[in-house]
Amino acid sequence: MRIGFLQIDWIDVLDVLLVAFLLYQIYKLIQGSIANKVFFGYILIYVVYLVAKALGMELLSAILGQFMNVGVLALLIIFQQEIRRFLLMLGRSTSFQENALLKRFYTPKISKENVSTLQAIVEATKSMATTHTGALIVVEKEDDLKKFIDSGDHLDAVVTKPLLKTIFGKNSPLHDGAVIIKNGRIAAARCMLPISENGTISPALGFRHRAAIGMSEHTDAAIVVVSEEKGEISFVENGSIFRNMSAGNLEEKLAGYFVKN
Ligand SMILES: Nc1ncnc2c1ncn2[C@@H]1O[C@H](COP(=O)(O)OP(=O)(O)OP(=O)(O)O)[C@@H](O)[C@H]1O
Repeated sequence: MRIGFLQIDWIDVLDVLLVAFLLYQIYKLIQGSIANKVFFGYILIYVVYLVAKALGMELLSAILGQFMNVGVLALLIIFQQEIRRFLLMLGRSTSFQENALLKRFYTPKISKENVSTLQAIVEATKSMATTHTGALIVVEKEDDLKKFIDSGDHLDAVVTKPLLKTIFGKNSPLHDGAVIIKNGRIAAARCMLPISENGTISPALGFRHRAAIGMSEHTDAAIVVVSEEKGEISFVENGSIFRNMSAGNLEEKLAGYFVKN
């Protein structure tokens, strides 16, 4: 196809679409974070570099050219977290279990033990929400959470509704921080999670919710939050928070984290 003096074939169209898709994914990942401003600053310098080069401004384009070379390395360092999240997202969306088409032919099963773990979490969460007991529960998926488990007190206990309620009880010495569930057992309590730096998070959400979102940005874990103030249940995964969940919705969302491989 010819548009004016431009000769365009289907591979050019595909090229532009892929670049647009990549830029949109990058924008979604860094939206609201400090990295956002750095990224747009870098793009601006790149545009100035291209203009300077096109106009034949030798000195300016040479200086900016050097900056662009070092800049790529600097970007890799600045955007470590975002790049990691991007690759994780790609890996997840192409993995067998996440594939919507394959899911039609493959129905994942939840083992008996996992059903009782899942129900214990949902029941405890429901109960804590009615009593406005603040809670933060992390369920490990594939990413190893050892470093977060090691930040708390190791337990290795069966997941039961009374135990979860006891841990998060206001007078419990273990109520601060998060409980981490690994292989269907409570691996640790009082764990420290990374706080999200995403600037688009509602100012109404405090550190408990921000820690849950931060954890979901760093790992593929699922996080359940009970708000002490509002008695509201939230489910967090892949950097997104789903607020005001019913027990039924929570069970549905969490079930995917307990399927037998
Ligand atoms: N980095 C963290 N890792 C794990 N838990 C944390 C972290 N930061 C805060 N918390 C937990 O959150 C509690 C404070 O919650 P805060 O009131 O700031 O949050 P919130 O999101 O407003 O929740 P709530 O609605 O329950 O008040 C702390 O007592 C602690 O248990």
